[in-house]
Amino acid sequence: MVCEKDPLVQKITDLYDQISTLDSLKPSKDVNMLFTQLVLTCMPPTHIDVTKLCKKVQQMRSKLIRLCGEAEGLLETHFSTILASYDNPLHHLNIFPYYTNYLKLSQLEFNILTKHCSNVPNKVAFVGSGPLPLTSIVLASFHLKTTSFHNYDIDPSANSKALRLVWSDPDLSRRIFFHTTDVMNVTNGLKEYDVVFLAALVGMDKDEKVRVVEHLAKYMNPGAVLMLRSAHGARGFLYPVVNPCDLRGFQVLSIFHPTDEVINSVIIARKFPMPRHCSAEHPVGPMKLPNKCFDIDMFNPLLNPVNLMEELDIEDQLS
Ligand SMILES: C[S@@+](CC[C@H](N)C(=O)[O-])C[C@H]1O[C@@H](n2cnc3c(N)ncnc32)[C@H](O)[C@@H]1O
Repeated sequence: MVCEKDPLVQKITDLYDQISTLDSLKPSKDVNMLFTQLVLTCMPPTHIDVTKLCKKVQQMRSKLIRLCGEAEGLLETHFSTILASYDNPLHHLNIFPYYTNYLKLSQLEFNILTKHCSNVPNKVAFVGSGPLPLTSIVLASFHLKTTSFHNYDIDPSANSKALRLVWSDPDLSRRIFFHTTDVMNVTNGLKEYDVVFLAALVGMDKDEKVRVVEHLAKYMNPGAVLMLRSAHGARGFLYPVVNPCDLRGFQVLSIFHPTDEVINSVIIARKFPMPRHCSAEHPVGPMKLPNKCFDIDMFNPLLNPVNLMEELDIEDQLS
């Protein structure tokens, strides 16, 4: 059990106290400085397992994740508005301070996807695309040049801002579509997608995340791929952590934990090809022990062994 006396937890709690007393989380000198310090504090590898925090620290962590989510949304809104003032916003994406992180994360996700899918996906959904949908823009521009992307966001203003970034581009405006709705209201429409990406901030705590994943498991096409974002170590103070055992109805294929400035871990899972033992208790098939499902190989998606930890192979998982 990790409690508030742990020096790293003390430092994070101190930053949380300062962040939670700010009048606004809109980008400003103070906001940027505090979140930069927070990210740098949570980035290095650590002994801390955020599932083993005492109750008080766990409560602080839940509130901190929501504050980070709010600040991220406001930062994206701010830069999306600036970008929309350019004739071709897509030529200026690098004004967003974390654009390089998105380039790296998208490359990582593309490499992981390619390893597990032999065909180029025809239709991809991105759930929780936000006002600055950089993942779908980067994937559509550089990696999946014939795929169509359907961005879902519950917030109409996020979608109208995001639309302004792509509508002047002849190619992307024909391949990137926006849907304003809570993903929990999308049912049979989910069957159309070969791949569904789930943003880190859709489902801010474990219960919400599990509900979203169960919904996807119920409606995604059997055999379709789910790409989720999670967090590892102290990075779990910034984003929700998804555990393989939360992915009922899916076969977990691989988990990657970056150790560089890409904050999110990436989980790739496949919806079970067909429901087995369907029943009222297991509407999407049986719960399978996810740790029996990992790949054995040591594929390194960034071709840079120091950057990445792959969650371990099957022998380690089963020993
Ligand atoms: C900060 S943003 C952008 C995502 C971020 N770039 C990432 O990859 O995590 C997260 C977005 O998810 C949207 N969102 C949250 N819950 C949702 C839901 N249930 N259905 C659809 N969109 C949702 C929010 O409105 C917000 O715009």
